[in-house]
Amino acid sequence: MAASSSSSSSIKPIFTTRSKSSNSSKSSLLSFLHNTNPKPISLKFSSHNSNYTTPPSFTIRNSLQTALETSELPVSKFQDDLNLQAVTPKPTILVSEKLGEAGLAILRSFGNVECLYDLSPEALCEKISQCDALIVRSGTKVTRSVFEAANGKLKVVGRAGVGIDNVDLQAATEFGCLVVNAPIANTVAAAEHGIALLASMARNVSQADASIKADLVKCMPRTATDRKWLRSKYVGVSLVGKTLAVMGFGKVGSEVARRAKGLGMNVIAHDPYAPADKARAVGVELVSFDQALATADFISLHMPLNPTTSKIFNDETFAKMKKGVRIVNVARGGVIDEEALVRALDSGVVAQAALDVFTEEPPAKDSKLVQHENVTVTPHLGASTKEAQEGVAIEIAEAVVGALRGELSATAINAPMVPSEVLSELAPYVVLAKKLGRLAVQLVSGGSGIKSVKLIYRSARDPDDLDTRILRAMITKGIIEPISASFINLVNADFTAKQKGLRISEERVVADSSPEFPIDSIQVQLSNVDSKFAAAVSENGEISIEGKVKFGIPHLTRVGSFGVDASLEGNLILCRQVDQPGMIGKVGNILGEHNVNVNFMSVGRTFRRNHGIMAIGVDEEPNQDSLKEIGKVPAIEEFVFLKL
Ligand SMILES: NC(=O)C1=CN([C@@H]2O[C@H](COP(=O)(O)OP(=O)(O)OC[C@H]3O[C@@H](n4cnc5c(N)ncnc54)[C@H](O)[C@@H]3O)[C@@H](O)[C@H]2O)C=CC1
Ligand SMILES: O=C(O)C(=O)COP(=O)(O)O
Repeated sequence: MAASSSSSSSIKPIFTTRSKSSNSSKSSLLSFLHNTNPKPISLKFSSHNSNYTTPPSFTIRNSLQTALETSELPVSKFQDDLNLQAVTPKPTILVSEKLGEAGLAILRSFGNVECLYDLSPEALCEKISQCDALIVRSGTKVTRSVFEAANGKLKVVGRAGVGIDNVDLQAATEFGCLVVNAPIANTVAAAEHGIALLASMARNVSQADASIKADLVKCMPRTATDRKWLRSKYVGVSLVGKTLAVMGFGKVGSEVARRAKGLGMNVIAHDPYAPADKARAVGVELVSFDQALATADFISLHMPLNPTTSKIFNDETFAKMKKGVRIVNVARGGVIDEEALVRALDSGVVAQAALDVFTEEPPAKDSKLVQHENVTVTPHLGASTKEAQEGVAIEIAEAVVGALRGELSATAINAPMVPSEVLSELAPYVVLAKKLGRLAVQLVSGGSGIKSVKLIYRSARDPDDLDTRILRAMITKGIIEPISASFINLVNADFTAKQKGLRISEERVVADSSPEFPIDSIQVQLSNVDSKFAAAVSENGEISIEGKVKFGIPHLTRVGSFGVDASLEGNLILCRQVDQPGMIGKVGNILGEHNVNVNFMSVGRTFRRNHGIMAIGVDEEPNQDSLKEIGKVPAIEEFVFLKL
């Protein structure tokens, strides 16, 4: 057995989507859960040390409880355990901007839908504390104040479109609120609008149209021969044979590229993250940023707005462009320094611009950019086709309903996207992970602050084939929730751990077991803490416990240096005793006398007649008297009662 490892020294960012995500996995994700009208019940936990109640928003379905008590843990039954969201019988969904009817119908079949357009920021904050979900387009700013005002009620924000720059993702994550978007359905609409702007800009369509109409009004009483018919003023430029630089070769950018090739343009693209073979397949050469600027006759912008791309087109970068370049922007206004663009237009460096998006929408009435005669503008119409709006509405409605059911969304922005097949396979390990976390924290003696947690996964799988993000989140949940009021879910697990100064590292150890099972064992180690059960401390001085899944049931298989085999169900008593005959009977009798049913016992020992530990599974919580009596048995050196 080789002990190789790939280790991440600290918490990894969770803002990732997996390339394995696919529509098929999405549709199966959406289809596998149909727990209609689940009746929520509250779970209460208490330990001998402290009483803790789950935060008010945490509810769990009856069906899950049953599932957790059975050996079979189908994915649909353990969704709540992932705790993406609490489920309420009939969630309230606020739609703050116009959404297609087909999407509204899906939402109405699931919850109470309120369509309140044009809410002021204050009115939105006032309303939001009554809403489980909020659906927006680009016009609603979902700020930190909105999440604060939600007071924990808001579970999901659905962005009916692609760009999520109007949602404060950091705040959403901190508040454990899932953000999902609809990244597919408006791609073609945006690409078509880009092409429409490209062609109309090159041929001065909007300027010529406006001049004729203005003249018609002005010249009403005059003769036809007096009227302006500015054929020479609006001579345009041809597209064929010209070089178009597509900046951002994602979904929209690649569709624009395809269409521009059809118009006979020479298309190049700049995108630091686009795979070269994807570009090659469309017949597009990927070039550097500067090369794109220096070569292009036309530049079309299709990157997201983020701190890296904000005002990426500025005085300095305009200066690198070919004189007389023409720019189209259907991405986001903020990627351009608009004042610099006015200067570039005035100096003739930029001959024309066609803009669908602006830093401020709608732009100020006195905007020099909008008033510029060489600028064509549209009011953020990229996604506004009937087809796209219906598609986006359905896409976002399905994502939001799925999230409210507790599913892992295929379009989650601030949570790991885990394909359904991976989820299904990891189901029992998710339960194991949470129980190990919960168990480990109960072994810490009061006052020791946990700072460092190490998770060791033994697996015969290649590290790339093992997605441990859910497991890490669930162990974190198990550790943090019992000792704080925090509600932990997949969205905020890493963030909350960081906030609490908890350093979580992961290690994978190659096991020589069968790769048929994703994981052989999970070990949780807490370092630099004192334990209330000294036997749980390994030779290395850490609290260390290990668990495995056996026949679908999570088992505790090691405590400190002692091997045990206890199924992690109900409650557990761990005793360290001098290894001698009769111990099982003595403890069993005490529990029996107090009407506590023992469902299993497992004994582990260092070596014969030395020290041993007993793991005793009990259905009921023993009262203080019975625990005291156990403590008085002379051979028992220490014991601890643990709630799983
Ligand atoms: N005007 C409108 O109504 C619409 C606007 N959009 C906007 O269009 C943009 C693109 O949307 P999609 O293609 O769907 O997104 P996408 O995520 O599929 O593509 C964006 C591409 O930009 C690339 N990128 C990131 N940083 C870059 C950088 N610094 N330089 C160059 N490329 C960079 C990414 O690698 C990615 O390939 C977004 O800003 C979106 O909000 C999308 C739909 C409608
Ligand atoms: O999807 C996007 O990124 C868009 O910009 C579309 O915005 P809208 O939904 O039309 O306000």
